[in-house]
Parts: sequence; structure tokens; C-alpha cells
Amino acid sequence: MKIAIGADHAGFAYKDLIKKLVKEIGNDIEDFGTHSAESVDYPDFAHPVASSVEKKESDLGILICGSANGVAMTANKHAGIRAAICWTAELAELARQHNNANILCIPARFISQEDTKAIVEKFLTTDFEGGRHERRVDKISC
Ligand SMILES: O=C(CO)[C@H](O)[C@H](O)[C@H](O)COP(=O)(O)O
Repeated sequence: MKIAIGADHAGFAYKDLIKKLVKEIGNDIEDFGTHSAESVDYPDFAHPVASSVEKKESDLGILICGSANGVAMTANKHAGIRAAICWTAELAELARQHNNANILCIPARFISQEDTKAIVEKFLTTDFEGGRHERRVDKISC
């Protein structure tokens, strides 16, 4: 798969470790920045990631900021985007299985690097279950 990734300054420290894991799992990645710890505005990085997934130029997206709220609010403004804030691997699994989430939002200031890796791996390796969940997901955008 091709994964789009983006972070603000609060998520920058986790972006490289996530990129390394994403490649280890066998995916391609496009990094939309930011590329330093200098203070920036999260919408400037969340919108390009959401657009890439929305246009199907990327299969899934990963966004990282301090609480994940800002990047999730931004990404979910895009039609067809289902961005989920996940702070445990189980939440990431359910976001894929039940909600067909296509963007994972990581709260970097509130979880460890180890938890982050487990969350990302679960998100990228779990499929949507469809069935009753597909009926519900279809209603999100109506
Ligand atoms: O949108 C956010 C808050 O919910 C993100 O967590 C940002 O990373 C955060 O607002 C950045 O805060 P800072 O004080 O400017 O570093």
C-alpha cells in the first residue's frame, strides 16, 4: 500500500519512527512534512494528507499532532475521509474493522513511542469487516 504521512511540530518527533515501521511492514510512503520541530500549523499538513487519500493517490493516511484533535478535525472536513484518533492498538483495530477508517490520528504528547508503533502496525494490518458496519459507514456521508 501507499501511505501518506503528516505531522505538526508536536508530532514531528514520532514521524520518522512511524515512517521506518511503515516501510518495514512493506508499504510505500509519502511524507507531507513538517520536517522540523519548529512551530507550525497542523492544518497545513493535515489537508495535503487528507487530499492524497481522498484522491486515492494514497491508500491510507497517518497524521500526528500533540493531541490528535487538530489533525482529525481537519482531515474529517474532506469528503470520504474517516479519520480516527487512536491511543491504543485495540482502538486502531476497531477503527479499521468497524469504521473503515482511512486516516489514523496519533496523539503524540499522550502516548509512548512503543504504543505508537503498536497502534500503527495494527492500523495498517487490519481489514474492514464490512457487513453491518458497511451499512453504518455508508450513512456517515449521506
Ligand atoms: O490541535 C492540537 C491541540 O488539540 C494539536 O495537539 C497541536 O499539536 C497543538 O495545539 C500544538 O500546541 P503548541 O502549544 O502550539 O505546541
